[in-house]
Amino acid sequence: MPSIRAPASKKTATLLVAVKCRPLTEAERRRNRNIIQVIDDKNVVVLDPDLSKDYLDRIQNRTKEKRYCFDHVFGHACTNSDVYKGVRSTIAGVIQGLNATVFAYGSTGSGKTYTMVGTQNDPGLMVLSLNTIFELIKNDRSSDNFEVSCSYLEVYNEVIYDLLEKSSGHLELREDPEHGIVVAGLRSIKVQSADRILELLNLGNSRRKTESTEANATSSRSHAVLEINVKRKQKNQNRNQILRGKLALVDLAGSERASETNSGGQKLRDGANINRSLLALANCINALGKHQKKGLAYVPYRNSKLTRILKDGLSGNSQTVMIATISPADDQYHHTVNTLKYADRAKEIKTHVHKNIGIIDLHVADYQKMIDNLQVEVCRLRKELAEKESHVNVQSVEKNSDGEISWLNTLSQETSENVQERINLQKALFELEETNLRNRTELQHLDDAIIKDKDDAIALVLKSRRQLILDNIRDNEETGTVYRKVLESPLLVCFHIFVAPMNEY
Ligand SMILES: Nc1ncnc2c1ncn2[C@@H]1O[C@H](COP(=O)(O)OP(=O)(O)OP(=O)(O)O)[C@@H](O)[C@H]1O
Repeated sequence: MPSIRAPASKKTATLLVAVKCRPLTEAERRRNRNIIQVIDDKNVVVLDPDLSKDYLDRIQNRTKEKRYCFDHVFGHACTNSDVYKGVRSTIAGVIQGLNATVFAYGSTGSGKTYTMVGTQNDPGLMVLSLNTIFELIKNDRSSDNFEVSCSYLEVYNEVIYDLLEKSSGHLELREDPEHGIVVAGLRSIKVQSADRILELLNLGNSRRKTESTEANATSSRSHAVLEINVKRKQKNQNRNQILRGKLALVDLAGSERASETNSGGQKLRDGANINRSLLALANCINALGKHQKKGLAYVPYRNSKLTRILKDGLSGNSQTVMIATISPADDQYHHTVNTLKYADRAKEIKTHVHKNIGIIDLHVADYQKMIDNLQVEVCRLRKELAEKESHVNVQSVEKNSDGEISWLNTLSQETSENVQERINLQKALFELEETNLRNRTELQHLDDAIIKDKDDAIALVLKSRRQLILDNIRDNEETGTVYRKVLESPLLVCFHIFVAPMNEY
């Protein structure tokens, strides 16, 4: 039986969008002009690559010069550590049970792999994030227990492979009502240090499909997703609580035009598949951007494996960072403007962040054990009171204190009722959480049906039912919170609570 998720408050977050412009390469310096001007840490201008345009063209708006504003802009002199400073706070939330996604988006050769993986001298965001996670765990002053595990996959030609397996077979995506999209059979390795993950990262990178293309000597042919899971066990007097934070670090494959990379055969096929998933990603960014501006819009997550994997990062429970990587070379003008156009759209995307709180080991047997314990407690208290009553009876002959006996009788009855109510409440809470698990499963089926069904009338009915289920989940979670609060109160505090009916359809 899965662990039961406790309700947690949701916070709306906006996608953090940063732009990183790489320096001109040695070869580019000989033949290209730099058309990127970083104005300050938030503003960037892409100059018109056509030098023949003059002042008059500019004031008459005939120039292709474009100006953009982002959360952060990093010029060619900035290192990966500089970029990392802008996203570090997002990473830090992972050890508090929050999810985070960082992905680099840009055309081939623009510096995605350099930014995410980096080099020995300039380690990338994957390495820097891992160091942060282990540093925070090491310096944590609570008595909590941490467990870190990692998985590393690639999506190559719309097939998922495990980069931590020597010869991985094809892996499938599965939709889990509790954990969202999961890759069935993906290996997750427990790790004790950042160094161990780096070893695994290097191993995975050596297995990754790369090719030399005309645009980039070591162009990534696959999308790689490194996922770090941090499980934090907290103990309080009533139960074990578990916080699960997830960090997804994504290095996308290079998008390119076939004509530009001069490729054919397998390379051309790879390129078509890479472009298909990147196009799907761009379409999702587009739809989500519109969604925020104009209300509900269909988001085509199902069009590629990549977008299904990134679904949480794009609209679900995740604090997400997009690093748009651009080349400063004048012959990359169209790619640069295209990347910045999507980055600009992505600024509108909102996600809903909440802590992943679970209660561990609360299985049917555990509930039964708790009920049994409470029943033992009732018997003990009854016995104790009976003994006190008989003692008082002897005294009452002497003191003739009828009032005292009746007070004890009332106390005995109240205590026994109190414990019985607590047992009922525990049972009700258990059923409430079971019901919400069933509600969530139905929600998942409804989501699938809404996407598949093209008929507007049916989709409308499905959507209204979906809303009903969502309302019920929320109501049940609110009721569950009240029950939990009562159960956490000291045993002998008198309480009378109405056990409300749970919502299930
Ligand atoms: N910030 C940087 N400083 C120095 N060199 C860089 C920087 N960013 C990228 N480069 C260099 O630019 C080239 C292309 O970078 P990289 O391989 O990271 O691009 P990419 O976007 O991942 O390409 P693809 O999509 O084809 O895989 C490499 O030679 C890399 O070393």
